[in-house]
Amino acid sequence: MALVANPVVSQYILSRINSEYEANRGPTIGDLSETLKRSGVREIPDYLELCDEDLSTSASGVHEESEPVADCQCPVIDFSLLQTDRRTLVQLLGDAARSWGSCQILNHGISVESMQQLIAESYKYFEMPVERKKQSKSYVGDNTTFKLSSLYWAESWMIHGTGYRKDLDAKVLSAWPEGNDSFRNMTAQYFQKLQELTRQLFELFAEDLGLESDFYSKHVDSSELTIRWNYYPACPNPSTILGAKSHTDSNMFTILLQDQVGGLQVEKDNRWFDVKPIPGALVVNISDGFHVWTNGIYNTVVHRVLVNTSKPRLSLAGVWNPDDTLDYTAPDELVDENHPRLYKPMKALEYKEKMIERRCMADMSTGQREHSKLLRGTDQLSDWRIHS
Ligand SMILES: O=C(O)CCC(=O)C(=O)O
Ligand SMILES: [Fe+2]
Repeated sequence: MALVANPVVSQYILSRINSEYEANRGPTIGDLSETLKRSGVREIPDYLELCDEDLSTSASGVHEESEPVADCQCPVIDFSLLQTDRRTLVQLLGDAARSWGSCQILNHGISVESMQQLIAESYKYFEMPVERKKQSKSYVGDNTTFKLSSLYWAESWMIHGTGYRKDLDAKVLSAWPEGNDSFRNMTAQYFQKLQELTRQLFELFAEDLGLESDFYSKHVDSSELTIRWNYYPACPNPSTILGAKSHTDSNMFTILLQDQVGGLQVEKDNRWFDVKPIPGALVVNISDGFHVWTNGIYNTVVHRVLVNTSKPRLSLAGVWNPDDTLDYTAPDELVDENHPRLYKPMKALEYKEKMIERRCMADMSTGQREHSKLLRGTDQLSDWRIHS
């Protein structure tokens, strides 16, 4: 879940991590995975086991009888239509956002090679000793000890900033105590490209919805982008655990770069669909905030991440964080007889505060079941809902 955007939440996370480390609590997931591998133990510790609902049910909580559907997938869209057939591109993106809340885009202007290099460099970060990774302030080494996030059998770290902000370099550097020029440059360039892509996507979505094309995109420059690196170590017993629990993201949309290992699944019609890695593709997942801002016309996609026994997996989630003053209220143009207003007016700040409250409740929750419920958008947004 894209919860890292909010400085208050980040602060809370950091204080929780620090106190966990001070209390010298258990190994990180990365360490644990190594130890289990070396010792040949297949069982994972009891305290990590998830409940059945997490492992085998859909977002609605209805038990899923069938196996995940492997041979069907969310739409794959050629973004180069931007140059040749914008109308078709708008329609394809709009259809995907309405029906799946998710798609993969190809030929989006970020080269396959640069994405592969970024992934390769990012692996080096997670392969560093834990002590060194901990020097990076935003490193989260054990997502299971505090439950603000849906990330589970995973390590993560994040950077806030935009490609145009000068302080990005310093932040990236602090994650690499001895410095790493090529990684820093790659990340800075990737930030810039993501910023541009975010703007383009907002424009195309606005056109699909019949709004002024800059209705959403005009806010992009004044706000912040966050990239979260998610690393999922190989796991000796993947059937009892998840890399990320079933959840929706809370922001507008997430632009996700995944490596070629696979494991991401999206939920549709009560079933799970694999999002198969395609070289050069980026996954676009619609999140709760955009669902609200489009009066529910776009679907906030429930997704989760499976882990496997042989290979770690890595993904980079790029998330745009609106300014606190932004009004999430869906424009009147998106309200009619067929689409009554779904949510009460809300400002970004109120929305964030509500999310924080939910996350803190999740952190204090006593069981996996309660925790999982708190990670899903439909529940998170219920306080604002006018029509059910
Ligand atoms: O690793 C992935 O594919 C998904 C990560 C995710 O869901 C998230 O960062 O919110
Ligand atoms: Fe997510």
